[in-house]
Amino acid sequence: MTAGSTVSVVSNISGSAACRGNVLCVRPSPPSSMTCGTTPTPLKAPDWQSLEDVSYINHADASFGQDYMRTSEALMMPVLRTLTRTAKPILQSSVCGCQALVTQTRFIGFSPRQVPSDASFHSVSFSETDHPRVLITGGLGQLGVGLAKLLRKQYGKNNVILSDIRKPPDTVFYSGPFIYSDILDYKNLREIVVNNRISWLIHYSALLSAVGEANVPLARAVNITGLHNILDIAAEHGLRLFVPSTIGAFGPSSPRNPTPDLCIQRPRTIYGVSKVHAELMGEYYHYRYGLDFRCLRYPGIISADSQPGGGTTDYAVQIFHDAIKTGRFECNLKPDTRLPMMYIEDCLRATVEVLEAPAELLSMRTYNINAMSFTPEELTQEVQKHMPELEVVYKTDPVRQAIADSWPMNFDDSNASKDWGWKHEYDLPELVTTMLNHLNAEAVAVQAS
Ligand SMILES: NC(=O)c1ccc[n+]([C@@H]2O[C@H](COP(=O)([O-])OP(=O)(O)OC[C@H]3O[C@@H](n4cnc5c(N)ncnc54)[C@H](O)[C@@H]3O)[C@@H](O)[C@H]2O)c1
Ligand SMILES: C[C@@H](O)[C@H](N)C(=O)O
Repeated sequence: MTAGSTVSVVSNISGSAACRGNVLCVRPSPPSSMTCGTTPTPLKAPDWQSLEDVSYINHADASFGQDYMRTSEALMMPVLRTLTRTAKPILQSSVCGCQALVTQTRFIGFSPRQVPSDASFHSVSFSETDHPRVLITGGLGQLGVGLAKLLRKQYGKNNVILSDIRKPPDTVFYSGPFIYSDILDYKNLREIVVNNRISWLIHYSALLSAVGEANVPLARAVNITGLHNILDIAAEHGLRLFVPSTIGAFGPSSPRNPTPDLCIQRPRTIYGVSKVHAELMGEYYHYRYGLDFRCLRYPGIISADSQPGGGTTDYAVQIFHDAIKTGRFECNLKPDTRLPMMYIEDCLRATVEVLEAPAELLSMRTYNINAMSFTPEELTQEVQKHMPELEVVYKTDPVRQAIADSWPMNFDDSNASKDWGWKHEYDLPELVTTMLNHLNAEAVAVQAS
């Protein structure tokens, strides 16, 4: 791939009307109101006289924007004081059953700031429903469709909803529930979660490293504002929330060989900065509000039947396609650029494993996972064992090269192994054989049809 082809990938994404609309129209949705968990706790005054009295708190519209929390706090205090006075005699009266009041309070919203530090938001867990009800955001990218397939096998087709802002191909549309969802549209997201009784939210929407650098405002909106919407909705509805992070969450001052879970994180891309932000916000919501936040830092993911979305590690997918189609590959990274990589099957299995892991096994909420680590030269040599005629030329893209040079070379995933038994299955030789078999079979099928 050349620098020119980088631009064309970028212009595909940034040129989408929907995406441009997002940037121009971004109006941060109100941080959600949060319910008090699904188990009613014994009532303490103050309490509410009637739902109508406070309905504006839950139905605050977009005009609240960033100021919503400040505004709602200011609005709530006099209301709280008035209602305390009104509620006291009601609470003391034997005529009014406490149960009715308990039921009402479960609809009352609090902003995250108004929740006491010992508040507990528990997820609607396995034991409470037959299966989790899963929503995947950004599901039409490289990873979402494969994850939906795996989860549907486990929990039933209709319990896993894929969503995205793009139009799904027929194969995806007819393989299970698909819904339009823009993560920047807070109300629409909340509606989807409520109407479909979602209990697990897998948040895949993002702009990856290279496209992020080409459109920083859009990356900031999708990766940071979008994440805020997701966090608030997950906390409000007691969801289990999975957000992937990346090797890109580290930077040039991090130890690079190997990179441990806990070390300096000073990434130099908007993608990396937004992912460190996601890790920290998710963990903060976990410790502060009890949100069941789970996060894995993925290496570069390699897949045969889905295309990468504009990252620095994309070369390791493209080489297989070009090897089969033309026997020639132009690599946009230098031959000795070492990066951690993983076959998609391992990545998706790790995701399901950490989602299913009992909370008591998780000593941390953000884990590195690893499989292999190679350079373009080593990958080429492994492919050439099967296709000796493959020709590779190097035409470095300076943006991607600078990013790759700041990322880990090897990833230390010993905590994931120790805590929840993570172990990868695919090393470089198995990866190459599997990719080539898959793509060759596909090429034969296309020729036959
Ligand atoms: N693929 C990898 O190598 C890799 C590695 C590390 C981490 N990750 C992370 O895994 C997740 C999934 O990665 P991927 O490779 O499938 O990404 P991708 O770029 O292929 O797909 C992202 C999807 O997000 C969607 N999206 C963009 N803006 C949106 C919006 N406003 N609302 C809803 N959806 C929107 C896009 O349409 C796209 O389908 C991302 O968070 C990524 O950071 C991926
Ligand atoms: C590594 C990962 O986050 C993504 N594939 C990227 O290169 O941006």
